[in-house]
Amino acid sequence: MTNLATPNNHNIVALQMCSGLNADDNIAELKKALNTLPASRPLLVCLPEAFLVFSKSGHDTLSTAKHIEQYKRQISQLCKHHNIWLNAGTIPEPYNNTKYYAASHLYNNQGECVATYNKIHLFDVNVDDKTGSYRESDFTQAGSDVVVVESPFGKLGLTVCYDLRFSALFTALARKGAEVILVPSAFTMVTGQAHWQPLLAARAIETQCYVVAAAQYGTHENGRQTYGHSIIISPWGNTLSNLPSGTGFISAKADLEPLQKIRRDMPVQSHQRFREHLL
Ligand SMILES: O=C(O)CNC(=O)[C@H](CS)NC(=O)CCC(=O)C(=O)O
Repeated sequence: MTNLATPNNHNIVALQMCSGLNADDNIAELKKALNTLPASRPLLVCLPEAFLVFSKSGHDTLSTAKHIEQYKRQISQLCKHHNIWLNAGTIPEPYNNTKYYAASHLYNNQGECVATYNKIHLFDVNVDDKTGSYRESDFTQAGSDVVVVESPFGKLGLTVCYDLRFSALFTALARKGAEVILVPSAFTMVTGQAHWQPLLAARAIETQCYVVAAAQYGTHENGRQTYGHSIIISPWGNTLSNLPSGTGFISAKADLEPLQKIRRDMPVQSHQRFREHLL
C-alpha cells in the first residue's frame, strides 16, 4: 500500500482499492487502510465505487444487498472511531427483490448517514476488453435525484463513475451550489486510458469545483480490470494529487477561498445562456 506523506492541513483523502468478491474481506482491507490515515481533522475520506463488493454477477451483489444493514453499522462505527466524514463509494441498497440501487452514502464523523445519492446513469455499454459487455441496469435501479449536501469541506455534490460522462448532471450540481464533487469509480482499463483524466478535468473546470475521484485499481477476483488513477483536481483544473496504480491514499486541501476567486473572476454560471434547457 502506498502512503504519501500528508501535510497536516489536508482535509480530503481518496482511497484507491482493489476490492474482491467478499464483503467481509473488503471491510477488513478498509479497516487496515483507515488505521494509516493522516492525523488532520476534519477529514473527508472518499472510497471507490463497489468498495464493499465487486462481484462476478449482479446475483451476488443482490445477496449482499439483502444483508446490507450489518455492513452499514460497521461503516458507521468506523466513522465514529476515526472521527472522519466518509463517502462510502457505492454499496448495494435493496430496491426490490430483484434490483438494488448503487447507493453513495455520506456519513458524518458521528457515524450518521447525512445524504444518499443513487447512481443515475447506468453502464450498459460494450467495451473492447475481456468483459466485453457491461449491463449494469440488469440488476441496478437508476436513481433520479440530484444531491448536494453541506459539510465542513464545502457543499458536496455526489455522482458515481459513469455519471462522469454526463455534463448536465454536473451543471445541475453546480447550480445547486456544489463546491466539491465526488466521483467514486470503477472505470474499465480501456475506457479509463482513453477518457478518465480529460473528463474529470473538464468537469472541474466547467463547474469550478474541486473534483475528488476515488477509484478501483487492478485485476479483481471477478476477473475485471480497472484503471485506478484516483485523483483530486482543483477548480482551476490542476491535479493536486493522483495515484496511477496500486492501492493507497492520496490527499489534498480543498480550500474554498481560491474557488471563490476563480468564480468571481470568471463567473461562468451567470454567463450561462442555455439555462432554460438545464435541470
Ligand atoms: O458492477 C459493479 O459491481 C460495480 N460497478 C461498476 O463497475 C460500474 C458499472 S458496471 N462501472 C462503471 O460505471 C464504469 C464506467 C466506465 O468505465 C466508463 O464510463 O468508461
